[in-house]
Amino acid sequence: MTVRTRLLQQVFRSLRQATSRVESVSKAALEHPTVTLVACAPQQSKRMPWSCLGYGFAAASLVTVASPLEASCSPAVAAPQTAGVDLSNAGMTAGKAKLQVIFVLGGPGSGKGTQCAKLVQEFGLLHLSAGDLLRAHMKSGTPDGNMVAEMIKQGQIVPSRVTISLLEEAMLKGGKQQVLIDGFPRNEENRAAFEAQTGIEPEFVLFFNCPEAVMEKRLLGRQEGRTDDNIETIRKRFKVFMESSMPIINFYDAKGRVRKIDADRDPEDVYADVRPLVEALQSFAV
Ligand SMILES: Nc1ncnc2c1ncn2[C@@H]1O[C@H](COP(=O)(O)OP(=O)(O)OP(=O)(O)O)[C@@H](O)[C@H]1O
Ligand SMILES: O=c1ccn([C@@H]2O[C@H](COP(=O)(O)O)[C@@H](O)[C@H]2O)c(=O)[nH]1
Repeated sequence: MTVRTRLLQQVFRSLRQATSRVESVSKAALEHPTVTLVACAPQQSKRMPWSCLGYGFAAASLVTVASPLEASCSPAVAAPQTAGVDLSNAGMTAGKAKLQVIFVLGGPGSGKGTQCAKLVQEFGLLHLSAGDLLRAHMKSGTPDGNMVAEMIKQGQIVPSRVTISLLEEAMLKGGKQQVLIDGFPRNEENRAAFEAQTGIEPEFVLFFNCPEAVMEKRLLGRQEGRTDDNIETIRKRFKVFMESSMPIINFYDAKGRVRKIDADRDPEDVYADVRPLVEALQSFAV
C-alpha cells in the first residue's frame, strides 16, 4: 500500500468518526428538547441558563457543521470532549474547561482597546469590546440599533438587555475559554444583570487608571470617525464614568479582584504590567 493510499484511508476514517459524533449529538439533542439553542440568536440566549450553553456550545459547533437547523439540548446531552468549554462558572462540569472572564475597565481613552489587542496577539484570548459590539449593532437599522446610536452619541449607557445579549452571542460564537470583556459592566445595572443572567463572575478586573486630561488628549487625537469622540460627548462620558462606572471598580476592589494599572505611560510600559497578570491565568487554562 502506498503512503498516499494510507493517508487517504486515515482521512476517511477521521471523517467517518466525525460524522458519527455529529449524528449522535444531533440525535441526543433532538431527544431532549428542554431548552432551545439557537447559536446566533441573542433574544433566545437571554432566557438560556449558561450551564446549558456549556453543552450547547459544543453541540452547536458540531451541529452547525452538519446542518444549519436549530438544535435543542438539555444538560443531559453529553458534549464531546473536543469542544468542551463550559460557559458557566456556576455549572462547572468534569471534563469541561471553566470559562475565565476578565473585565477590562477604565475611563474613555485610558487604553483598554490598545492593551487588549496586545493580549490577543500574545495569548490568543477572545476580546469582546462592548462598545464595538454596540457600534456594530447600531448599523442594523432596527429600533434597538437606532436607540444605541443615539445613546452612544450622548455618551449614555445602553440598557443591559441589549449589551448582554450581544456579549452572550459573541461569547458563544467565539468559543474560547478565556475572554476579555472590554468596557463592560459600566454601571450597577450592567453588573448585576450580567451576573444574574450568566452566573459569570470575573477572575479579576483590569483597571486602567489615567488622568482625564491625558484621556481627553488621546480621544481628541483618535481618528476613527466615532460619533462620541468630540469634546462635548467626551466630557459627558467622563462624568458617566466617574458616577456610574467607578462604583463598579470599587465594588470589585472591595472583593480584592481589581488589578490597577497606571495607564499614563507608553503602551509598552503599560503592557509590561498587564501581561504577567494574564500570563498567570494561562496556567489555569485547560
Ligand atoms: N499608553 C498610551 N499612550 C499614548 N496613547 C495611547 C496609549 N494607549 C492608547 N493610546 C491611544 O489613545 C487612543 C485611545 O486608546 P484606546 O482606544 O485603546 O482606549 P479605550 O480605553 O479603549 O477607549 P474607549 O473607551 O473610548 O474605547 C487611541 O488613539 C490609542 O492609539
Ligand atoms: O457596556 C457598554 C459599552 C459601551 N456603551 C456605550 O458605547 C460608548 C462607547 O463605548 P467604548 O467602550 O468607549 O467603546 C459608551 O460611551 C456608551 O455610550 C454602553 O452603553 N455600554
